[in-house]
Amino acid sequence: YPADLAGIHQREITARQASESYDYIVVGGGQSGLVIANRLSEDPTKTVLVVEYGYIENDPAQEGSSKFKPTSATAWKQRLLYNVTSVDLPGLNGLKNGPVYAAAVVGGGSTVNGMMLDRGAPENYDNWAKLNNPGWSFNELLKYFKKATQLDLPDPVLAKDFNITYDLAAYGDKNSPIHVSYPTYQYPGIKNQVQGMKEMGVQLQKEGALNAHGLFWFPGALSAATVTRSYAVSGYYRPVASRANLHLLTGHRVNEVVFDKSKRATGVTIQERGTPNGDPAVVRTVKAKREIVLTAGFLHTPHVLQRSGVGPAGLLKEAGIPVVVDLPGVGANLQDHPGFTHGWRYDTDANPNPNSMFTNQSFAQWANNLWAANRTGPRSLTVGNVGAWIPLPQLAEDWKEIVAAIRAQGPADYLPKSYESTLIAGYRAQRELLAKAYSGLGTGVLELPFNARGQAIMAVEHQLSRGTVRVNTTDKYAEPVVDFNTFANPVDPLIAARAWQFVRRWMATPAMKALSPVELSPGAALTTDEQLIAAARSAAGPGEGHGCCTAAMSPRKLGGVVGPDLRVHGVTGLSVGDNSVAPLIVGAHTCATVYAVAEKAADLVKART
Ligand SMILES: Cc1cc2nc3c(=O)[nH]c(=O)nc-3n(C[C@H](O)[C@H](O)[C@H](O)COP(=O)(O)OP(=O)(O)OC[C@H]3O[C@@H](n4cnc5c(N)ncnc54)[C@H](O)[C@@H]3O)c2cc1C
Repeated sequence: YPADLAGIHQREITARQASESYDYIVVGGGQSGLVIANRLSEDPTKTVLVVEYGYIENDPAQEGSSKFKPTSATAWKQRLLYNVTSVDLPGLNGLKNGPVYAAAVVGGGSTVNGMMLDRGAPENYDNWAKLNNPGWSFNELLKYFKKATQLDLPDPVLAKDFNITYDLAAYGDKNSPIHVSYPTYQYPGIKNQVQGMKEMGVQLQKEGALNAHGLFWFPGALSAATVTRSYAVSGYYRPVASRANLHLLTGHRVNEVVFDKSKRATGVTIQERGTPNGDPAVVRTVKAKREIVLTAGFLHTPHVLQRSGVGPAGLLKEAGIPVVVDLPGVGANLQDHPGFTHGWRYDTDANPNPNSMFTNQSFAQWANNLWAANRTGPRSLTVGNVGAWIPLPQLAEDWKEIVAAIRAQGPADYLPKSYESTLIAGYRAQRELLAKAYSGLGTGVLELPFNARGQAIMAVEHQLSRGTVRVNTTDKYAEPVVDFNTFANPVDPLIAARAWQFVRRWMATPAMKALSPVELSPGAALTTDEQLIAAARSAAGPGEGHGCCTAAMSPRKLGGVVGPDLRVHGVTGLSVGDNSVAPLIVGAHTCATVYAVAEKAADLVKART
C-alpha cells in the first residue's frame, strides 16, 4: 500500500481478534460511523468496535492523492457501492432499476461522494426542531457543523476576481477534522452565470454555510494544502487509528441487534462477507456493555432494525421475523433529491471554458503543467463551487396556487399504501412545514449549481413524495426492497417544469445572452405544463445519493423511529446516528449535515452513558 494510506490499517482487526464485548458497538464504518467511533474512543477507558461491510479503500485515486486529480476521485465506482436498484417507478414513466446510490466502503459516502460540501438553509433544520425535536434547530446544530469543518481560505486574488465571499464564523478552527476549500481556478463564464442570476433578482449571500438560500459560493471537501479529499477516513479515522481501544472490523455485516427480555440491546450478530447467510457456523455475537449505535446509512439502518424485529409488525410477520417493537416508521419516509438536467450550448462562450480542456491543446497543456508543478489550476476543480437555491416565489409566478395545491391535498393521497395512521399524521405535520417553507424566501426548492458549463444539473430539493425501504420478505439477508416513489406527488414534477422555465428566463438575461445560449434539451418546443411535466417524468432520476430519513427523528405518534436523543423508540441501549434520522431532507448535498448529526449523536451518547 502507498505509505500515506498504510497507517489506517493499524486498528483493523480480524473477526478472531475481536473481543467478546465492547462498551460501544458502531454498526457501519461509513461517514457517520467513523465520526462517532472517533469521539466515543476519545476516552481511553471505553472500548469501541466498528463493524463495516466494506473494506478500506487503498486506491490513492479515491483521495485524489499523488498524481490523481480531484475529479478522478468522484467516479462513483460501482465496486464501492451496494448493488441495489429501486422497484419500478410509475412517477418516472415506469423507470426500471432506478439507481440507489449507497456506499459500501470504510468512510461510506464521504469516500465516494462528489465532495460538494454545502449545508441546508437554517429553516431546514428549524423544521426538524419543529417536529417535536428540541435541540435540533440550525443555531443549536451550528456548533457541530463548526466542530466538524474548518475552512482553508481561498486564494485572495481569485476570491477578489470572482467575488468569492465567506464568513469564518460558519466554520471551526484547526481542530475541526474536515478541511473545506476552494479550488485555485474558476472559468470566466461563471461571472456571466452569477451576474445573470443577480439580474433575475436572486439574492447573493455572503456565506452559504449560514444562509443556504439564494445565490452563494460553497467549498468542496478538499484540503487546500494537499488538494486531496478530506473525508471521514482522513479526518476522523486515520488520526486515531492507533488508539488501542478502537477496533475496526471490515468485510463483515451486522445481521441483527440482539435484545434481552427487557428489550435492551445487548449485542449484535455478525458474519463475514461471502459466508452463507445466517449460518450458525459462521455467525457470532459481540456484546455491547453501554450502547449500540446504528450508522449503516439510510438503506441499511432500517434494514438492520427490521431484521432485528423493530419495524412495521405486518411486514416483519410476513418476513417471519419475531416482532420486538411494532414501529411503522422504520424504513418509511424515504426521501432523496430527484435530479434532472437542462442542456444548453453557448455559441459565443467565454474563453477559456470547460471545453477548452479538449479543444485547445495549449490550454490543456498549461493546465496539466500547473497541476504537475503545484496542484493548482483548472485540474484542481471538482464539480463546482457556486449555485443558486431558488425559493418558490422566485421560481414560479404561480407559487401561491402551488402552495394552495399542496395544502388542498389529502395527506395520504400520494403516500405509499403501506403507510398507516401515525405515518400519515407525521406526513401531515411535515407537509404543513413544507407548505410554509415553499411560501417564503428562506428555503430553496430548486438546486441549480453551475460551473461555466452549458448543462444545468438541477434537483427538486424538498420533494413531497415519500418512499420506502423494506426487508425482502422471502430473504431477509437479501438487499432491501427500495421504492423511491419518485414524483408520485404531482407537485414534484411541476417544480421540475418550473425549473426549466426559470432557466430559460436566466438564459435570456443580458449577462447570459452574451454567451449566445441555445437550448438542447428538453427542447424549446416544449412549453406547456403538460409537455414539461411529461418531459420531467422522463428526464429525472430518483436520487443523487442523498437518501435519508428512513429512521426519522419524530415522536412515535408521528411515525418517528428515534427521539431527539436519537434513541430508538420502544427499546433501550440502541440509537441511530446517521442520515436516516433526518425527518425532512435538507436542501443541500447531505455530507455536511451528516457530519453535524454524527458529532451531535456522539455527544448525546457520551452524555448518557
Ligand atoms: C455516489 C454518492 C455521491 C454523493 N455525492 C455527494 C456530494 O457531492 N456532496 C454531499 O454533500 N453528499 C454527497 N453524497 C451523500 C453523502 O455522502 C451521504 O449522505 C453520507 O455520506 C451518508 O453518510 P451515512 O453515515 O449516513 O451513511 P454511509 O456513509 O453510507 O455509511 C453507511 C455504512 O454502513 C455500512 N453498512 C451498511 N450495512 C451494514 C451492515 N449490516 N453491517 C455493517 N456495515 C454496514 C456501509 O457499507 C457504509 O459504509 C453522495 C453519496 C453517494 C453515495
